[in-house]
Amino acid sequence: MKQSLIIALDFPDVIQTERFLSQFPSEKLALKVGMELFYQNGPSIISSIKERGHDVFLDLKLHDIPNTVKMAMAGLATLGADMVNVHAAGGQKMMEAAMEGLDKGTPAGKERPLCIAVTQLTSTSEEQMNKEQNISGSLTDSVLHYAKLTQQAGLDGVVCSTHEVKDIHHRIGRKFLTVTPGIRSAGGNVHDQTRIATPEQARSFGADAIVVGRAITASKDPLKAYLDMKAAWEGISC
Ligand SMILES: O=c1ccn([C@@H]2O[C@H](COP(=O)(O)O)[C@@H](O)[C@H]2O)c(=O)[nH]1
Repeated sequence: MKQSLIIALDFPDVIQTERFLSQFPSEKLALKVGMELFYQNGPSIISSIKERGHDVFLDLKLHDIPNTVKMAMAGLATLGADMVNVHAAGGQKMMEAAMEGLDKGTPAGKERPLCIAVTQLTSTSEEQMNKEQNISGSLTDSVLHYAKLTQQAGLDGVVCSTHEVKDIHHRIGRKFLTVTPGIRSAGGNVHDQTRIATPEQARSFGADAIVVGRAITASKDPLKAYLDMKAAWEGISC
């Protein structure tokens, strides 16, 4: 899923998902299945997307006691997703347990899914973090702290905003994955996101993958919106 533009399939059901995907003839895609689609449709959504040849990021953001996360991850590892995630706020032991579960549950001969941790959600502002989470200091420091904790726990990378990518790569190394949601084209509707960036900014800051939802899925012409975003992300001028 490295260097991918990952489309967030935030749909309530399989019919709307299929209708959306039918507009992308024969192109291999990187797709994100989140809580909305997974909780309403169950694990079979993963195999049906994989059967079409696409890569899947299963974005359930696990956050619970270590044993619960370990056992849940052991189950998720059997589904065939290419990447899964947790909340770094669950702590180092919880993240280590997630990795144990993934190692235990990955079928023999298959690759363990990549596992990344959410640092601070891209909808969170520094002010909100200070007041509501009672974390003082800058948002960047909090993201860097969680990124370091994630690395110590042995995960493959983090979810962060584009604005923290350079600091993370500088502090932790270029191989540590940075997956960045909150992507909008210039002047696009921000919706509920706070730390947004354009695909061009994501590329220039060195993000490893971008996640794009409504800028594509809510567009009148999703295929065109996808191709425009992808060209901007890949640095191709149209
Ligand atoms: O910090 C995070 C973690 C996950 N997300 C997810 O990415 C998409 C973004 O959708 P847009 O419509 O492009 O805003 C969505 O599925 C979130 O659950 C995130 O936005 N920020």
